[in-house]
Parts: sequence; structure tokens; C-alpha cells
Amino acid sequence: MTDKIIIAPSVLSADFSCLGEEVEAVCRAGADWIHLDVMDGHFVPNITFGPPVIKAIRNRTEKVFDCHLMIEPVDSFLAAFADAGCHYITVHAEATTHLDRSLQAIRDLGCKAGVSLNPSTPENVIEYVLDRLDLVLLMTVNPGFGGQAFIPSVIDKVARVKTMIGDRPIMIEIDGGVTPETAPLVSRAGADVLVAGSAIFKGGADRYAANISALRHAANNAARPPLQKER
Ligand SMILES: O=C(CO)[C@H](O)[C@H](O)COP(=O)(O)O
Repeated sequence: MTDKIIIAPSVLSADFSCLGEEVEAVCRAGADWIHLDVMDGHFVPNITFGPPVIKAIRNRTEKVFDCHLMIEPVDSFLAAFADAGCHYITVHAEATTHLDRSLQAIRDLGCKAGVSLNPSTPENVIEYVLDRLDLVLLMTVNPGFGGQAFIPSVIDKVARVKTMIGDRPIMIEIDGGVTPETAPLVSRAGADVLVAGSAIFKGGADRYAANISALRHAANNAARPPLQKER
């Protein structure tokens, strides 16, 4: 467990033709977690990959696999993602009718349970499931694509969720448009985990360590509240 920010590269921006090598390279470069963006072409207007691809890269690293499901329906697929080796499984509040049931199902599978909120979704949707949560993923872009611009109005939401969580062991993760310029803004508001795709994978494998280090440095140097511990 660390009291520093956790950096989770999103393989959405990796070279899919050699995904296993990309995962190894980014882990060697200092990644803390690997973030897996699963898209279905229905809940979001893009399609990526599913459990077989995750299973295929699972043996490339021991690092935490942090799976962000942008799919609807979601409950019937949870077991396949747990079986593929995901540690955290995050569902969108907007994509499940029975959020409490989905979160219980993730924990029953032995995984840590996360909920993601689109930029326009108010944070009060998580008020009655806080005891079922290990992670809240706040989208700072509209989900579906990498390389989009950070939406600054979410910064206030990060601070409000931090207050709502109190001393519960729930991590706040930020996803979308995270760069050395935006990382301090969310870090200061209470983020524990930063997902970044383009800011890490740009420039090729020789740049991964410098890109991760720039994000980590920018986030850790912001004046920040105490980081949430992992459960
Ligand atoms: O979930 C996502 C998109 O739905 C991606 O993880 C996110 O956009 C990261 O990409 P980038 O850092 O390039 O913005």
C-alpha cells in the first residue's frame, strides 16, 4: 500500500498488435496498475476488447488489473471478467438498473467493486451503495475514446465525493484527459488513482518511464488531502 498517487496506464492507447509487450513495457516503466477499457459499441460509441484478450495478457505482469466496463447490460458478463483475472471491476451507474446488485455480484466473485460516473451524472447516485464500494471512477471525459479534452467541471465533483466517502476505504479514480497539467487539479481535490492513456503511451516505449514520472511528480507535488488507503 502506498500513500502516493497510483498511476494506471490505459491500454486503450497502446499498440494492440503487441499488447502483451506493451503491458510489460509500461510496467517496467513504473505503472502501478493496468487499466483496461472495455467498450461495447452500445453503451459507448466504440468497441475494444473483452475477457479473452484480458486473459491473454494476464500472465505478462503481476500488477493489479483495473477493469472499466463500459458495457450494457453488464451483470451477465461480470463472472467472465473475474475469471480473466481482473482485481477491480468497475461498472457504470448509468449502465446498470440495479447498481447495488451489480456491486454485490462483483464482491461475491472475489473482486473489488467500483462504480463509474459520467461527467454529467450527479454523485448522489452512490450515496446508498457506499458500503458496497472499493472504488469510485469519475470520468473527466465522456466515455468512448482516448485523447479527449479534460472536463474541468468534474473537479468539484471529486471534492464532493471525497467528502461523501469520509474515512471509508474507497479510492477515487480519475479517467480522461489526465496530463501533467490536469493531474494536480484532481490530485488536490482528492484523487487516489490517475488513469492516463495518451499522456503515457505518446512517443513510444522509450518515453513511457518519463511520461509516468511526469504525471506522478505533478500529482504528488500538488497540495493534497490524505490519500485513501486500499481495502
Ligand atoms: O475510459 C476511457 C475513455 O472512455 C479512457 O481510459 C480515457 O479516455 C483515457 O484516455 P486519455 O488519457 O487519452 O484521455
